[in-house]
Amino acid sequence: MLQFSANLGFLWNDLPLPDAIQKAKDAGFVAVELHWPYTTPSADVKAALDETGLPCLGLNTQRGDVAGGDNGCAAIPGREAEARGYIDEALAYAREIGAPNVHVMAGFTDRSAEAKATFAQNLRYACAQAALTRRTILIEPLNSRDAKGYHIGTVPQAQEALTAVDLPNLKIMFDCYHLQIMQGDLANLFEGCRDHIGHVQFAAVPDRGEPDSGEVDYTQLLPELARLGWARPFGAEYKPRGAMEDGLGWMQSYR
Ligand SMILES: O=C(O)[C@@H](O)C(=O)CO
Ligand SMILES: [Mg+2]
Repeated sequence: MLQFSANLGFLWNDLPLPDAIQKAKDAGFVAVELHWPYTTPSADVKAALDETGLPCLGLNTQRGDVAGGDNGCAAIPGREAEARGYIDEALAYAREIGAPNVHVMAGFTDRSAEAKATFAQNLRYACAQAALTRRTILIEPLNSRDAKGYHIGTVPQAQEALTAVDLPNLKIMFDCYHLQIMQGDLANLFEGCRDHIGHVQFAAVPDRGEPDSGEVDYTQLLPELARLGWARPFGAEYKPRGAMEDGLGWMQSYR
């Protein structure tokens, strides 16, 4: 049976995080993952995780000035101190709640050599800090329709960063939603970079709703990814089309 992690950045995101963690447990998720939990004290999240027995798989570094258009800054030359501050903050929070992964947000760049070098330097810093507590750093290709100009949009671009950094605790967040839009052929794409994947997420394409319709048949794809070796929970990172609880029927297909 496949297992799922609830991405609380999108699921039950109208509730305080401790309540959302309880909802995820009640709905049958075996783990949760967070986007930007920083306004909730980590002790409150930890208490809810302990109470439910759910692990938290990961969280993101802060994005910077979101109203001003930022989506991270780890690949933006000149903002290294800010990027490293966000990395330190995310790793501290991850330690406090026992989360194994931190997703470092790159930001919008022109993919110049300077931007690539900045990203590599900041990722080397992140990996070194993460290694002190045996944590993994993730980078995620985002599709260019939702995040035009994001520093990495494809698996080859993520792999280029992995090669530049060359550290074992840097992995790819393989988000099927983004990668179907950017590349498609998801099972082959997954197989080609299997050893470099640190987490898998999914949602319907193109509307990013519940994974029960759209152009990807997840009832076929997810078992195939499991057959190819993915044995950890799949991250349900979708935007409910209606009431959250009304949209949970997709889970029944995997029981
Ligand atoms: O796919 C996404 O958007 C996320 O996984 C994320 O963490 C922030 O962009
Ligand atoms: Mg994602």
